[in-house]
Parts: sequence; C-alpha cells; structure tokens
Amino acid sequence: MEVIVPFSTDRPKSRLSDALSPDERSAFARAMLDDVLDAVAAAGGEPRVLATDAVDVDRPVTVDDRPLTAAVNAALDARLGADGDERDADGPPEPVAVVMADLALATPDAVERLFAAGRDADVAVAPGRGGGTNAFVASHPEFRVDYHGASYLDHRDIAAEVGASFAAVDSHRLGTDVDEPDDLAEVLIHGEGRAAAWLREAGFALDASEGRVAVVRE
Ligand SMILES: Nc1nc2c(ncn2[C@@H]2O[C@H](COP(=O)(O)OP(=O)(O)OP(=O)(O)O)[C@@H](O)[C@H]2O)c(=O)[nH]1
Ligand SMILES: C[C@H](OP(=O)(O)O)C(=O)O
Repeated sequence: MEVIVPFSTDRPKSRLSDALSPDERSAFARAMLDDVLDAVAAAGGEPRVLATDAVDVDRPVTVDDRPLTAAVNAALDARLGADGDERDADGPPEPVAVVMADLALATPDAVERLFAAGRDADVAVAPGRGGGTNAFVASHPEFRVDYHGASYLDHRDIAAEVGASFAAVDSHRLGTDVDEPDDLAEVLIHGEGRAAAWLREAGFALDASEGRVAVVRE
C-alpha cells in the first residue's frame, strides 16, 4: 500500500519553540520523519514523502508547496478519485494511507494495525489526542481531507457524507503526535527510535519530581 507521509520543511514544529531552537526543531522533525518512514516500510507499506520543499531522504518524494489539506487532497485525487489519471479506472481504488511525520512512537505493529483496519472499512482513522487525524487509510473514491481543528470529527463526517464505512483505530502509538513540549516526555518514555535518541543526546531527561512526568534539559 502506498503511504503518503506529509512533511513540512518550512519552520517545522513551531509549537516546540519554547524547548528547541529552529535548527534543533528541524533536526528533531527529521529524526521523527525517519522513524515513521522506517515503521511504515517495516509494516509492508511503500512510503512516499509529501514535502513542502526538497528533502534528502532515501525514499520517493513529492514536492507540493500548497497547504497541507490541498496537498493531501491532490495526492488522493491522483490515487482514489474519478478525475485521477494514475489509477486503473476499471477496478475499485487501491487503498492509500496518510501517516503524519510527527508520530515518533510509531512501530511496525501499530502501522500494521492501521492497514488491517483499512481492509475492513472504507476509511479508517487513527485520531490524535486533541481531535486531530494522525493517520488514516482510505479506499473510497470520494473521501477527501480537511485538516486542522477537530479534524478527526470532520473526517468521520466526510466519510458519512460520501457513504464510506468508517472505523476508528484505537492506538496509543499512532495517537501520540509530538506537537508540544509535554509530548517530549512520551517520546522519552515510549520511543524506540531516532527521535528518542536525538532527545537524549540533546540532554533531555524525564522529570518525575512532581505531578505529571515532564522533561528537563541537563
Ligand atoms: N506537505 C505538508 N506537510 C505539512 C504541512 N504542514 C504540516 N505538515 C506535516 O503534517 C504533520 C502534522 O503537522 P502539524 O503538527 O499540524 O504542524 P507542524 O508544522 O509539524 O508543527 P507546528 O508548526 O507546531 O504546527 C507533520 O508531519 C508536518 O510535517 C504542509 O503545509 N504541507
Ligand atoms: C494536521 C492537524 O494536526 P494538528 O494540528 O492537530 O497537530 C490535524 O490532525 O488535523
């Protein structure tokens, strides 16, 4: 299955600016991207980076500088839609997945569970904490995205509007997108890849001294 991995090269992860400098945010975002690409490939997916600008990765890349929703919908048009010219118009569309590049806890098992849900439903979504859409698989020709805000709810509604069956994918690993400084604790607790290693090398450690576990930088 082709798996589109959106990646913003332009000032990535701005909500981490209290914890990381611009260069550090770029390096950390890149470490998370590499973790996601490896997890997708190990789960049997074929990752393709959908980037706002050129990015030096050892995977196929599409550069599209439009905003996220427009770029992803253009990719879905090509793979699912009636207007698409890349797919075989004789059969139903092959499923396509979209997995965000900031899922630092993604593992092959978690991605396989997403793929499995996409075999049982026309649209299967792994929501993020806070109501976003961290990953989905779609095989319905009319499903399109509308990101930002409570996009999980919007995508559930869009699936209903086009008559697509819908499933939620209950996954802690896919549900944890790394947006804000508190999310770094999740990476240190559960991460197994480059992003967790990058944080440790940058001096981050867990601080369990009071309340919810947080991170401190040595
Ligand atoms: N291709 C593409 N990917 C994007 C765009 N904006 C965000 N992304 C990617 O989409 C995923 C979710 O991004 P967000 O968490 O909403 O935004 P972000 O830019 O990573 O971080 P913030 O600046 O803190 O909002 C990440 O993998 C981003 O790299 C965009 O305009 N185009
Ligand atoms: C892309 C967006 O991500 P968030 O802004 O929730 O991190 C969404 O999931 O709709």
